[in-house]
Amino acid sequence: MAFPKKKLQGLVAATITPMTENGEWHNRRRPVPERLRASPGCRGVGDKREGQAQHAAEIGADGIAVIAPFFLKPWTKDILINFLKEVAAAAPALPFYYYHIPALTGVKIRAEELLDGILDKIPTFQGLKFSDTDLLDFGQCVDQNRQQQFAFLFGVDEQLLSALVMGATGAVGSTYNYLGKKTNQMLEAFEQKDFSLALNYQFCIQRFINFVVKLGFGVSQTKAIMTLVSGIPMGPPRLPLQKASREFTDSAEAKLKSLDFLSFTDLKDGNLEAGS
Ligand SMILES: CC(=O)N[C@@H]([C@@H](O)[C@H](O)[C@H](O)CO)[C@@H](O)CC(=O)C(=O)O
Repeated sequence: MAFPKKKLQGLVAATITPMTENGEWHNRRRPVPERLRASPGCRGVGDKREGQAQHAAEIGADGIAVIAPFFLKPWTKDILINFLKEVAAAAPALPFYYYHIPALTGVKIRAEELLDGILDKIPTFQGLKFSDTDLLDFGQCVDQNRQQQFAFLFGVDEQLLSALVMGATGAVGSTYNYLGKKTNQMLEAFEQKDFSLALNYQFCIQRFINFVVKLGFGVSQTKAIMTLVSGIPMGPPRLPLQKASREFTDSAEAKLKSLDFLSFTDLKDGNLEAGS
């Protein structure tokens, strides 16, 4: 069995922006330039994305990641590539990542297809964030691009171990905001080739995610759990999302405790790291 030769790049906690009750972002350090604001009239979605790509380059970002447009959806690979190409060209010095998340965009063009010959169209292409449960598609992205140094970042936290076996080089996900320590232990066990220990960690993480998914789980619930675990108020989600219910937060807290994911003595001591 072939395991990835490259050292894993580790975890990135997906960005869940803290907001105040009146909808301002807590951590916005600078105003959004006029030209990047949503404008009335007929500017297309692509225009806005290009502006954001340029802005990212101007403020010294390390890279840009772009999802497929979901209002007017591209219906073939070539149409999607043409869109991505325009955005990438607006920041020609920045590494470009395609963010594949069909459950949210509704664009189901297979990532494997998209990656075929992508460097000819997008020379800055650097990697893929893959947020889908189709491990055949993911595996084929890795298999067909072994000659490249692409990053393959997996985004279904409850299946990360399977993706590591397929060749994932890192992960980006919402639960790493509070299950990062347990997940890092899983990564460590995987690197040490202790697969039975790694599986135990993955099952433990799955028990929590399975529990909250059955209650109804999304960005609002993620914010509520992050607030609970860190003690830092994350505020309400943006509309149309609704705040997580008290019942949800209480149940999630009880589950985290029963799985030994939370150490409240640590929290009282001002240590914000969750898990044991
Ligand atoms: C559909 C979705 O939200 N997927 C999450 C996962 O981290 C997901 O929350 C987790 O695997 C639990 O199902 C990430 O891949 C995406 C994400 O967090 C983001 O882009 O902010």
